[in-house]
Amino acid sequence: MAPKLELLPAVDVRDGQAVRLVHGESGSETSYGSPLEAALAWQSSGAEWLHLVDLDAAFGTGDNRALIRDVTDAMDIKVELSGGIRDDDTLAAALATGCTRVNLGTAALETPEWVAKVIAEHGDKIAVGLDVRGTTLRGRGWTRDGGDLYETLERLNAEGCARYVVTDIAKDGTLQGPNLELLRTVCAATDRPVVASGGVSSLDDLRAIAELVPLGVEGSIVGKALYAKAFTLEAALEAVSS
Ligand SMILES: O=C(O)c1ccccc1NCC(=O)[C@H](O)[C@H](O)COP(=O)(O)O
Repeated sequence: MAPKLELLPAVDVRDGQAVRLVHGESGSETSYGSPLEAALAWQSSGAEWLHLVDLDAAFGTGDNRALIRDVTDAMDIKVELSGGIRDDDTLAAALATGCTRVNLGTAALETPEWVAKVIAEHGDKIAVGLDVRGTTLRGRGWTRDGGDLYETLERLNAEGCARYVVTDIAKDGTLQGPNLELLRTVCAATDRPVVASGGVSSLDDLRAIAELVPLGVEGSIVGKALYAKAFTLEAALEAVSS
């Protein structure tokens, strides 16, 4: 039997609220209330992972560190933590939450030596978020261009990066379906596991991503579709369970 696709329901935090953005754009927020309540709801629905993003830290508009800590403290499940992790202090604070792993984005584009160092130090606890428009990477909360996807991927592969979280920004928060072609081409360019992110709208989208497990896709982040009640997390877990 093909290994199942992991699902990572998302809780993106802006100004203390769980929000969804469109194309990751600051100012496009729809608010969904308490991040802790959202995270607890995903956990009690059977999630094995939580994808937790501090959007203020990503955008450079402050941080939600205390709240992120409250959420991670309340979780019995694995947590992937993202947003504004760019130096020793922010990495130490992120790892001190007890999260299972962190996603580095901007740092992989702007301070590659530091990223190579922390990959060597922390191994599997470090994933790199490859957030793209076309094949151009975006950093600083997806607001600035940061180089070519495949050149960066080649460098990170050589540095031993354990895992990639791949987001097509044009799809993110739009409920327009994932970019399966992007996932296929990234999988062809690396032997590391890939987590898909952005655009999931239906159980069929999740089944289509699950078809890519043999190519190297390990998991899928699901945000807007769950908040918009396109399907339940229970149904999603069932849909990808074999
Ligand atoms: O992850 C980040 O650092 C980030 C930075 C700036 C804007 C958005 C950011 N993350 C968004 C996500 O990770 C979404 O939760 C995820 O892609 C889910 O997308 P969707 O299912 O389309 O809502």
